[in-house]
Amino acid sequence: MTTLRTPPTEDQILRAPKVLLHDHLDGGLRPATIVELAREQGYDRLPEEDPGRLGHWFREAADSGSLERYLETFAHTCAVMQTREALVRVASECVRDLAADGVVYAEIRYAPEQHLTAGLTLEQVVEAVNDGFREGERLAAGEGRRIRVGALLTAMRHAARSLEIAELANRYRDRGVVGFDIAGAEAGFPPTRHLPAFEFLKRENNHFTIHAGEAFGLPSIWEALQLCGADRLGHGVRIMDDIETGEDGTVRLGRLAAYVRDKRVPLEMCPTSNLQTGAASSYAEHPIGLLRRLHFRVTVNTDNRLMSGTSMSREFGHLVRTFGWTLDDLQWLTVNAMKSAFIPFDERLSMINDVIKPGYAGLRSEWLFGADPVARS
Ligand SMILES: O=c1[nH]cnc2c1ncn2[C@@H]1O[C@H](CO)[C@@H](O)[C@H]1O
Ligand SMILES: [Zn+2]
Repeated sequence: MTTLRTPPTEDQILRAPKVLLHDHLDGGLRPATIVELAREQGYDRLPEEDPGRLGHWFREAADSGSLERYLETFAHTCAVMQTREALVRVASECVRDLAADGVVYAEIRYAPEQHLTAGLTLEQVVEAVNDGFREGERLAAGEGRRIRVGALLTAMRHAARSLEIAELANRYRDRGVVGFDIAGAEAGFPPTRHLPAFEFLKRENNHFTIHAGEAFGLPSIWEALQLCGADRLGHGVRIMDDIETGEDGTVRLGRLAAYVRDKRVPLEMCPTSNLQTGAASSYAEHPIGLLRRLHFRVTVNTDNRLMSGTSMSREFGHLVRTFGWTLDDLQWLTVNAMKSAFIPFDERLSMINDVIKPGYAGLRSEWLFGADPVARS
């Protein structure tokens, strides 16, 4: 018998409204697009020419157990994202791919400083990506799929341009950019290296997230929250180091873990990416299971769809199979993500009440009362 505890099917997961807060533009290109752009631009260093083999190469190369090695693969995607045309195309395809996967709201990040080698200015990069996002939204809407996308501007933590990028994010805040982030190798590059950028954004009442607690542990999370003032944590999986589970199953939170839970700090968790970089050893052992049970403000994300061969539906699918999560769990995660987005409160609320809840209610009722055969497809 089908009950509300029955795990959703793949088709239901695909059709469920989803919200994505942590996805890198340069980690989500279609392999065929990389091949075409490389050909057009005369980039001859791709490891494979065939899109199928190239996609496979990215997944294998990223599956190294180390964040540093994982990040090396981005040299190829960034190499073909240096012109306005390429950026518009990649951004537009990104939105259409997410819409086809049932994503209704996404914040997509990229580092403008990595797209300057052919002479674009930082502003031209931001405007090209914004134009691509708007085109993607229009094309998706034309196919009956409504999606809204905001940009997050990332500064690379090994570089020294974070204040400049934060100022750029602030200048474009009412024009497509909803916040700021730092990314790149974590060990050796603590968030406080970029304090002036974060202090600037706080003075401007702007929003930012910080990749923290992925390849480095609690000190990185503590700095990101208590010294930098991050609104959200990218990954944050290592918060587990501050949670003790006794032999009898009782759970004790340390001060930092308690703070993260008490303050409802959103955790942008990316299970498949964590398996590849060695931040977690299996889906079953991924901290997301326990953190969800403990009611941390957990969200599910893709990180890099190309390198991880994933999508929001695939991430949800892994969690449904591993933890037996139901539509109620998926709705909870989706509402968590929407609550944690960087767009204004009233707009988040309307996404929750007008799109997300009715979407899940529709799936539940179709389940209980029988799907109309068209919807079931
Ligand atoms: O999981 C991650 N941790 C840290 N940095 C990352 C991760 N995924 C991607 N990037 C880095 O962010 C840049 C801008 O999008 C990418 O070029 C990559 O170097
Ligand atoms: Zn990331």
